[in-house]
Amino acid sequence: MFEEPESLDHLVQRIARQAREASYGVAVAKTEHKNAVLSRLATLIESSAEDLGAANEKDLAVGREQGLSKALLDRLALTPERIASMAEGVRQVASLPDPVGTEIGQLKPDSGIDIRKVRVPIGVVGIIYESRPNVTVDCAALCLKSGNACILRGGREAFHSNQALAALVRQALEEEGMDSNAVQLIPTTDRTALGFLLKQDQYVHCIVPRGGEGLIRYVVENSNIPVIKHFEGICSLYLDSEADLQMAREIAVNAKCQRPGVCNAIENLVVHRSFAAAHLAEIAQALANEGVELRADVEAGAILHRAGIGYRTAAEEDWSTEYLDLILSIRVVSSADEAISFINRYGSQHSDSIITTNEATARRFLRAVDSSTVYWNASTRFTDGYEFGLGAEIGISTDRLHARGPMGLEELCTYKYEVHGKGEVRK
Ligand SMILES: NC(=O)C1=CN([C@@H]2O[C@H](COP(=O)(O)OP(=O)(O)OC[C@H]3O[C@@H](n4cnc5c(N)ncnc54)[C@H](OP(=O)(O)O)[C@@H]3O)[C@@H](O)[C@H]2O)C=CC1
Ligand SMILES: N[C@@H](CCC(=O)OP(=O)(O)O)C(=O)O
Repeated sequence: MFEEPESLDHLVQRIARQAREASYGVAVAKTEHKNAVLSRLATLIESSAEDLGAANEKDLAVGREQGLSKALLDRLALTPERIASMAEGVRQVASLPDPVGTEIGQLKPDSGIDIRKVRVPIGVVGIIYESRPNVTVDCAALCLKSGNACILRGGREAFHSNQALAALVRQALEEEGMDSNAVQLIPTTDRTALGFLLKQDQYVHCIVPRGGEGLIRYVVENSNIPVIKHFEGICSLYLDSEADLQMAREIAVNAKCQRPGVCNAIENLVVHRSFAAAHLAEIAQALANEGVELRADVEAGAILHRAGIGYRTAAEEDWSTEYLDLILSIRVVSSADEAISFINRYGSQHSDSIITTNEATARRFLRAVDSSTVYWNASTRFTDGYEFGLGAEIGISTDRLHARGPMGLEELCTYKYEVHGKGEVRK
């Protein structure tokens, strides 16, 4: 008998329902059981390196054919080292303390009841992300360890890589006797499926969109489910009048050049007038030596011109543009307060840093810059779950409720009150 193919909305609804059903089991799974799945997954990733490389090569070939930029191809690529570090990341997550069941508060009201505030998983988390295959594994591992089921929707360019990785996650779950529907991938690049997912508030408790403006706007406008936005990174480095020159140079180069295609790389270099007069030429030269295209305001431009360093004049939109490339805008300011205002106006509340030897100035900057992560004398490139010791991250939340900055195991939990009584009744 001829069977009608399942429609896309039914498919997405089935995935969401299956995830909810699986979530009850994962929520109460023992730590050792979850760790056994993660350990199995790490081994499977290592032993499947060749197959993962082949699936990734399919994606890369299409990406090259479609003219993806160098930065995007770099994001998409799964090298043997990256495959090994994915497995390592999964083992790290296994070694982290289990957040589920942790007591985070206690109340003892006069009635005599004993109230404990206890961490519990959110439930089902839907994650929509860019074409970076390791995100599939990071999110699956973090959701599993925090007792959540997840529904993953990666970027179209990484479709084959993601399918291969998700199959390994599901194999690990099955082999360790856990419901494999705890981790599911939306099996199509058709964006219509996303629209259906955003309506599954009956089954899905939280949506995390990692991406640019189009994605965030689409999700916020169409979701019936609470959203934690993981938006772009327009990050700034401010070099104060009392900055150490060598530190300023090394951090500027690191924050721009170490991996320019990621959201925690800087797009703006904000420089105090007196520091600029003395040292901007040297710092700009170090950046130019790394191939960075400089876009300068009039004052910075005059300094670069005198030093014979090439630049373009920055336009107004440069201050709020995320290049994700070797391009940097330079702005001269007359005070730390002006730098703070600039960052709060043009930044995306992601990661911003001040370089200074003056503690009072640094403290003012740390308080006043309204971003998820603020730095004093360090590179913005550290905004990363692994670097923060969280094992991995769901992403960098640029939202305010309830997660901010790298979102790890604790942020994947909410809480409940457990009330222990001895027969008390309310008077
Ligand atoms: N804060 C954080 O943690 C992170 C922030 N980012 C930011 O993401 C941005 C760039 O990433 P990029 O790779 O271009 O990601 P995009 O925003 O283009 O894509 C990310 C995901 O969103 C989907 N998507 C994009 N636009 C829409 C839309 N209008 N409607 C529905 N779905 C959409 C994509 O699907 P499809 O494959 O169909 O295009 C993909 O799955 C940068 O600004 C970067 O800083 C990236 C990662 C982490
Ligand atoms: N975790 C990252 C930063 C966040 C991220 O994933 O950014 P992106 O490469 O823009 O998807 C890192 O520094 O490695």
